[in-house]
Amino acid sequence: MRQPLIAGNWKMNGSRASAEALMRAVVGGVSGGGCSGKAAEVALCVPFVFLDLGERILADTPVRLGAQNVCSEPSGAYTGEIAAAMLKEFGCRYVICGHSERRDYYSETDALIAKKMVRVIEAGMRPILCVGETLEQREQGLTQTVVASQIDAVIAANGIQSFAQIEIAYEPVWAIGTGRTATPEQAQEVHSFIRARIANHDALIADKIRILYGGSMKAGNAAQLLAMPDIDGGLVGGASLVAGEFLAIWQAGDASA
Ligand SMILES: O=C[C@H](O)COP(=O)(O)O
Repeated sequence: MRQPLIAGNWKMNGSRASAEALMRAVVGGVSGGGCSGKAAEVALCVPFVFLDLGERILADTPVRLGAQNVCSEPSGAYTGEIAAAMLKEFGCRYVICGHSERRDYYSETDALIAKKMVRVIEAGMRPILCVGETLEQREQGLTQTVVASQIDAVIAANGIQSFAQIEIAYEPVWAIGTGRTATPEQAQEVHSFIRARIANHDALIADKIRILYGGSMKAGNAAQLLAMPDIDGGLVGGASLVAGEFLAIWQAGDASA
């Protein structure tokens, strides 16, 4: 049985004051919201500059801390970059790797993303590998080709065994921040394709790996998405910026467990 993971991706939003308020509200909701706090795991992937707040506020709570990016090199003369070991020092458990915004706006390649994932695993954290197709690719019938090549590139670079230490997030680019969510059936089709692709290499790892859905997930659609057999949680953008909305998604995850 895979424990659902509901991870918020705050992206580049918030101030120190709003970040603190949001963290405290999420901790309060998860700790005392009437749910077990055990059935679904919850994490907040915050901007680097709020990691210190996260370390203090989330410590000794069920809410895990995550980052949104990492340098592909372990240390050295890489001005402006943040090393995996630094994230680990702040108590991060998760690091998002290869989000479509980074692939698109910062030209991150599969090879670079695979390297970042190695750094995250070496430092004792878990990468959340994001994959997904654009609208144009979906309309051309290329969804499976695109997702397969993104997954295969990491398997080729890092080996299938590394997939025992990662999460995957399927995020159709056309659903991110658009309000247009994949239907549960559309998402399930791709999630099951991803699991089968991994099973070609290792059935046990495929069975255990958590595949999250991301793309306009909100309180109103989370339960239906999370009810699908191969959807093991959510990577939540916009809706993770509103405590009540995010907590409702977490509760849907809790109920689906
Ligand atoms: O990482 C999160 C995804 O990009 C989804 O963002 P969204 O929930 O705002 O569509």
